[in-house]
Amino acid sequence: MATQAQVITCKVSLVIEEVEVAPPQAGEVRVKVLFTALCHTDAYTWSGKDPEGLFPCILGHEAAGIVESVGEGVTEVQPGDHVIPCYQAECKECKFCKSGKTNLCGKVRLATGVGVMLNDRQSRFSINGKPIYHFMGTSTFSQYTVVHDVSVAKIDPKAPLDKVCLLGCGVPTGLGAVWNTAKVEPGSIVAVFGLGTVGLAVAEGAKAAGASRIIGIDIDSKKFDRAKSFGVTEFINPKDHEKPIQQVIVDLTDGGVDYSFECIGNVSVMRAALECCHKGWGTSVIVGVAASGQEISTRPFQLVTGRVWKGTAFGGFKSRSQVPWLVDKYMKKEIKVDEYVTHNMTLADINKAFDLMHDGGCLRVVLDMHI
Ligand SMILES: NC(=O)C1=CN([C@@H]2O[C@H](COP(=O)(O)OP(=O)(O)OC[C@H]3O[C@@H](n4cnc5c(N)ncnc54)[C@H](O)[C@@H]3O)[C@@H](O)[C@H]2O)C=CC1
Ligand SMILES: N[C@@H](CCC(=O)N[C@@H](CSC=O)C(=O)NCC(=O)O)C(=O)O
Ligand SMILES: [Zn+2]
Ligand SMILES: [Zn+2]
Repeated sequence: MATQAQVITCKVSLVIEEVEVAPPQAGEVRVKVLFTALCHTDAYTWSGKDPEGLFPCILGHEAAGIVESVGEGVTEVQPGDHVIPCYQAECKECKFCKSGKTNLCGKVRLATGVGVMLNDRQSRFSINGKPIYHFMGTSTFSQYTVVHDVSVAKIDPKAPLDKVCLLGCGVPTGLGAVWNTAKVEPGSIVAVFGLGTVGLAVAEGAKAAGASRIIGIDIDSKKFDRAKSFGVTEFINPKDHEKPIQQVIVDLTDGGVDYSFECIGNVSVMRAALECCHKGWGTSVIVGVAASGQEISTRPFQLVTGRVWKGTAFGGFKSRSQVPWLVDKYMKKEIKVDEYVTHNMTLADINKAFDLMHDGGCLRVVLDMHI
């Protein structure tokens, strides 16, 4: 087909470049990133569908490392501390942090949303004097990064960083969606849409909360075997049914589930997840990130008749306070982490790692940043 004068769609790679990383300013921390995992939100922003996506930038937000140096006034971490960068900050002082109602923090969010540091609204990354933007306040696809001190959690130095890096995003999001956002009670019937890392962590959290049935829904039936070991008790592939998936679930559960979780980022599935909830009390939690311009819809009658629609960011966990607690739970073998790591690679292979994310067998790829 002739392509002259046409827009061409083609593949591009992330590039590995020498970057200058400026010293941390007041209230900032420079971290040597040792291990980072890839999350689908990195792929989402890279795809251009994130309205906050700003390029050129350094992606990455699920990582662990060691503090290299700190700026003036930083008291809670020092060089040598083992840390997890937290894309969801916790300053403990702002209106959000003090509300007792949310884990969202307002202190640095406006700056991180436009790829800069709060102090001087500049980036600490540059190439030949030209700025490279930060991403989610973390930018962990760099061997060194600079984060705000409110965006870094100090953790047990005995914790294996090649595993606990996952506690920077996907696993806490799923667990917390169940424990903090939905507050699932023992005996509940739960539906999980999407059986990737986030959905499996929802299943793990629901099992720990004492759910009686955990129904996993995915269009890839290969996901089902593995999901059993995370707590899923029943499986449905929407492709095997002619009826809308919400009707299939309502029929299977005597009127609907107590809690549902959308862990895909698909607005049609978000609707199905709400509508498969039980009349009068069923609660649906949106976890997946949908692309710019997408909107959710349902008949208002669904809410009038008692269903509740919620969303969650980082599973409602307060990052600096609770990430160290999650690390401790992992060290005591109370939560899984190793089981979500399906591949280990190096920074040089980051493009292959992104390709692997489309492979049904892949949950999390962990990159060793210094080989
Ligand atoms: N709210 C938050 O704080 C966070 C949100 N996320 C978002 O959560 C979502 C899930 O992340 P991962 O588990 O890493 O993704 P993933 O891509 O590994 O898992 C998604 C799963 O959904 C399945 N799926 C796709 N379309 C489907 C459909 N129409 N019906 C049923 N199943 C379908 C896929 O086969 C896959 O198993 C992403 O959108 C990610 O950006 C991730 C971390 C934090
Ligand atoms: N910039 C995106 C926002 C995407 C989003 O919702 N991010 C989640 C975390 S996804 C992690 O992998 C989140 O916590 N949001 C709250 C926040 O403060 O960003 C967009 O605009 O679509
Ligand atoms: Zn993420
Ligand atoms: Zn705050």
